[in-house]
Order: sequence, then C-alpha cells, then structure tokens
Amino acid sequence: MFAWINASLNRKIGSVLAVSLGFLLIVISYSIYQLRVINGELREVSQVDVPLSDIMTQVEMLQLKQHLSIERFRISLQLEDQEADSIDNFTDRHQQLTHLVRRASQLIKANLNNHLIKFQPEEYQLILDEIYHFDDINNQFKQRLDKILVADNPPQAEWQELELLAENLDANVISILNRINQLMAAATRYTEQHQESFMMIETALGVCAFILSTLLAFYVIQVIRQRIHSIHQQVEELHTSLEQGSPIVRPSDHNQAPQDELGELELDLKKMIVRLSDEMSTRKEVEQQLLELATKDKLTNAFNRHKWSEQIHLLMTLSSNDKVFSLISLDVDHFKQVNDTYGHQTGDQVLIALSQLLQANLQKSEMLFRMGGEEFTLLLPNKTLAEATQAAEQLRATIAQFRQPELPAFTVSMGVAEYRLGETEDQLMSRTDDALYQSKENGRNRLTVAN
Ligand SMILES: Nc1nc2c(ncn2[C@@H]2O[C@H](COP(=O)(O)OP(=O)(O)OP(=O)(O)O)[C@@H](O)[C@H]2O)c(=O)[nH]1
Repeated sequence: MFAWINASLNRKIGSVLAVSLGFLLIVISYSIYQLRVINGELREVSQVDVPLSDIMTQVEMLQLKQHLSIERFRISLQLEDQEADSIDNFTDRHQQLTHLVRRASQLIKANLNNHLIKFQPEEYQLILDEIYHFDDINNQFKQRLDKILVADNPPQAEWQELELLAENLDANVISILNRINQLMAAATRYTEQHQESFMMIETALGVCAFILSTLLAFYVIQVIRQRIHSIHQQVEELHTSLEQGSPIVRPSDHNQAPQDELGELELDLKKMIVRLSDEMSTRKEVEQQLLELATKDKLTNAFNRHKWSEQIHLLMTLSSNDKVFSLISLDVDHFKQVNDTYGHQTGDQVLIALSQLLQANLQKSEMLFRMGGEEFTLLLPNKTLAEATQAAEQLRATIAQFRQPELPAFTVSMGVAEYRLGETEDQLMSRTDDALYQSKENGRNRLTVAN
C-alpha cells in the first residue's frame, strides 16, 4: 500500500498532493450536488408553494366577498330600502374565481409533469384533486346563484342550499390552504435539516481531508528524516573512522538499485565508503610494508639498527630500580671462513638460519636486531643479568648443536649485560662489546658477562 513512499521525492510529494486534491474534489463535488438539491427544494417552495398559497388566499378573499354580496342580496330582498349588489359583480367574481382555480391547477400540473415537484408529489396530487372539486362546487354554486338571482322570491330552501355550497367552498379553500401551509412548513424543515446535515458532512469531510493530508505529509517527512538520519550516521561513522584511523566498515548493500533521490545519495555515499575502505586497507598494507622496510633487515628479517636505536632509548627511559632490562650481543665465529669455504650465498643462509633459530627461542616482548655483518643483539626487557645469562647459555648451546643439510655447523660468541640506571647507550654497548671480545679472546663459542 505504501509502495509510493519508496518512489522518488517528486512522486512522494505528488502523491500527498493527489490525495489532498482528491479529497478536495470529493468535497467540492459533494457540495455542488447538495447545493443543487437544496436549491431544488427551495425553488419548489418559492415556485410552487408560495404562488399557490397566494392564489388560494385570493380565492379565499373572493369567497368572502361572495358571501357578503349574497348576504346583502338576501337582506335587500327582505328590506326594500336596502340596496342589493349588482348581478354583474357576482358573475365577475365567479369568473375571477374560476380563473384563479385554473391557474392553481395549471401551476401544480405543470410542475408535477416536469418533475419539478420532488417533495411529496402525492400531496400535491391531493391538492389538485381538491382544486378540481372546488371548481365543480363553484360551478354548481354559480348555477344555483343564477337561478336565485333571476327568481322574484326564491324559497328559503334555495338560499340554504346556496349557503351550504358556499360553506363547502370555504371549507375546501381552507383545507387546500392548510395542506399548502403544512407542505411549506415540512419542506422548510426538511431543507433546514438537509442544510444542517450537509454542513456537518462538509465539516467532517474537511476535517478528514485535513487530518489525512497532515498524517500523510507527516509520514513522508518522517521517512525522509529517517533516511537523512541514516545518511548522517554513515557520514559520522566515516568521519570517526578517519579521525581515529580505525578500519572503515564496508556497507554490504552498496549494489542495490536506489529507490529515490535520497537513495541515490545514500548509494553514492556507500560506494564512496567502499572505495575509501579499499584505499585505506591498501594504504595500511603499504604502510606496513614501508614500516617493515624501514625497521627490518631484508636478509634475516631481524630488526635493523634504526629500530634498535628507537627501542634501546625507549627501554632506557622506562627503566627503573624495579624495571630492568638486559641485552646479549653475539657474533658468528670465523664467519669469514664460512664465506671463503662455502661461498657468500651459504654465508647468507647461515645468517638466515641463525636469525630464525634465535627468533624461534625469543619470548613475547624480546627482540632480535642485526647490528651489521654477522653481529646480532638480543634485547630482553624485564630480564635480570642472571636470567639473561641463563637464556644466553641455552641459546649458545642450541646454536652449537644446530644442524641443517647443506649448511656448515657454526657457533657464536656472546657478551651479556644488564642496563645500569643512568648509564648511556655507548657505555652499555661498550661494556657488552668488551664482554663479547672477551668471549672471542677466550676461544669463542662461549659467553662472557659484562663488568
Ligand atoms: N655472506 C655474508 N658475509 C658477510 C655479510 N656481512 C659481512 N660478511 C662477512 O663476514 C666476515 C666477517 O669477518 P671477520 O670480521 O673477519 O670475522 P670472523 O671471520 O667471523 O672472525 P671472528 O669474528 O674473529 O670469529 C667478512 O668476511 C664479511 O665479508 C653478509 O651479509 N653476508
């Protein structure tokens, strides 16, 4: 349902607008329809009920005038000095009544036939029937009245019948007027209720449209915010990794097709992170290689003099009464002879084998340095002179016993010393070298503890 949320930003915003406009269109269409219905109801009242009521009021007035004239006529017959109404007046009013009644019936018929009367048409049909009935009685009334008016002395019974017809006509008109009034009142009430419910539905639709549009807009904004937050976090992580030099985490999903503009931005960022991560690891490898080249001897893989200088100064700085360190200087005996007898390459192999042997016997914090030619030094942190001497003796014996096919047996001479607090590097080295020289002097393949 919310697939459009993953579409482009334009489509997201467009969808929210489409939903809002759709709602607005529904509200407008509904309003137009309801206004037309209400307008029809009001037109029915103004075009049918009001004129009809007007006609019937005129009819009532004429009826009243007829009554008065009849009464005056009756009195004039009994009292000779009383002036009677003219016969023409009776006829004239009868014609007016007939005309009005015809107009009323035509008005109802025309509106019923054109379906303009929608509100209770059956009631209008009844009114129409009553108007026809009125017309009939009115004609009867006229005939009887004509008979009375031409007679010299009409009997009392004739007058009474005429009165009865006149009362019937009055009752008829009043009944029609009542019906019209009731219809008008009902139509007005209905229209008012209609207007009220229309206003309520309009308001409800408007509120719904507002809430829905707001929620959708809020949802879209939230989705965009989350995406931006995710991008921001990735940038932050990258920044931290670059600052701290920690490895950059490679995003796994950097090949997925982007869903929108933010997705494209995120994808670009991920690709950049992947490239950076690759470059950083390549750089680290190169740095490691450079570091090894800078600190290690290429032939024997032992640390070089440069590293030696760095480490000896570090240990000297850190040393205290509780924190001692020792060193062993060793030199291959008669190495020139090895070279001369077996060749320079075999000499190299002897140096490599010696380095491997020494490194294999080193403890974790201990380091091997090639000081030059066939001379090596072992740096033994935390070892006292006694411990270093013991370790040197074991190494010397191991080397002396070492045999490898195609390599001559060889021995080493050693000088062992413990660093004395306050001593310089030169003083320490001088003591160690002296001890080593003593070992050479005393017949080689041995160790001497420095004074
Ligand atoms: N194969 C080889 N020989 C080297 C290397 N560096 C120095 N040498 C040789 O090591 C020999 C050292 O000889 P000397 O200093 O006379 O000492 P030695 O023959 O070992 O005699 P003593 O030390 O007195 O026992 C020289 O012949 C150098 O050419 C190297 O990297 N490879």
